[in-house]
Amino acid sequence: MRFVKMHGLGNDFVIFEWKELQGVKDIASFSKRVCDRHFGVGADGVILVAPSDRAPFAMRIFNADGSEAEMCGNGIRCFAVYLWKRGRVADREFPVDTKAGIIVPRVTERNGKLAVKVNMGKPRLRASFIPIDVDAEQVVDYPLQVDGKTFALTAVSMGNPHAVIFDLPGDWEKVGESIEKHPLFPHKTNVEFVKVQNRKEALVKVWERGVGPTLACGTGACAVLVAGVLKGVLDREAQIHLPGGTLLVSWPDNQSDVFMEGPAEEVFEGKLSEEVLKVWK
Ligand SMILES: N[C@@H](CCC[C@H](N)C(=O)O)C(=O)O
Repeated sequence: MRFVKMHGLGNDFVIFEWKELQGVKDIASFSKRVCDRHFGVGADGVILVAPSDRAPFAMRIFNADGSEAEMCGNGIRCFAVYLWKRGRVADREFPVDTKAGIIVPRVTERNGKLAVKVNMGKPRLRASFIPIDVDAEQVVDYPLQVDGKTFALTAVSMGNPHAVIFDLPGDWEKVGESIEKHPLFPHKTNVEFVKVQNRKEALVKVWERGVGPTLACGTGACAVLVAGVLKGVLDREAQIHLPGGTLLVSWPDNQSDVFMEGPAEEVFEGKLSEEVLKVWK
C-alpha cells in the first residue's frame, strides 16, 4: 500500500489513493495506527484521494484519533499539490468535493516554490450550523466557563467547527482540550487561541479536534480572521502566524467567500509493510 507524506506549515498528512484502501474494513483504526508517531508513519491526519460524481476528485480527511473531519485547509493545499505534480488535473484551479461542499484550490508559486490559494467558501456563523448549543443567531464573545475560568468565545464554522478565543492562557493546551470536549459542542470543536499583534497580523496557537496541538490549521486561520473581523480587531486581510509558519487570509465582505494562501510540500513516498496491513484486512 503506497502513500505520500506531505505537510502544510508542519500540519502533516499521509496521503493514500482510495483504491489502495479497498481491503481496509475499519478506516478509523487504520488512520489512528498510520498517524501514530511511534508505531505508524506519523502524522496529524490521513487524507484519501477519492472518486466523486460532482468533481474530478473528493478529499476525505481522518484525524489522528480516527474521527473523520468535514474539511482541512492545510490538507486541501497538500491535496492540490499532490494532484498537480502528478499531472492528474489539467488546470491549476479545480473543484474538490469535500464533506463541507465543493472547495476550489488554485496552485500558484511563491519564491520558486509551489503554493496554493484556496477559495474556502463562506463562513457559517449561525449557532445551529457550527454546531454549538447556544440560543443565538451568532456566537460572538460568549462567556464559556472552563476549569473555573471564563473565556470569551466566538464560534465559526469553515465546514468544520471552530471556537476562537482572543486570549492565550499559559495552560492553553489544557483549556483547549476541555473546550474541544465541552458539552456545548455536540460534534466537539477545534480551538484557536489568538494574540492580535496589529490589525493585519495575529499570533495563533491551535488545539485541533481529534489531534491535539498542531503546528498549523488552515480552517482555523480562516475562522480566526472571520472572528477578528466580527469583533472589529482585524482587517479583512491579515497574516495569521502559526507555530509552523504564516497563512495569508482574506474575507472581502460579509457575504463573500474566505480565501487562504500558503505552501504545501511533499516530504517522502513510502509503502506500508504487509505485517502492519494484516491487522486491517
Ligand atoms: N488541520 C486542519 C483541520 C483538520 C480537521 C480538524 N482536526 C477537525 O476535526 O475539524 C486544517 O488545516 O484545517
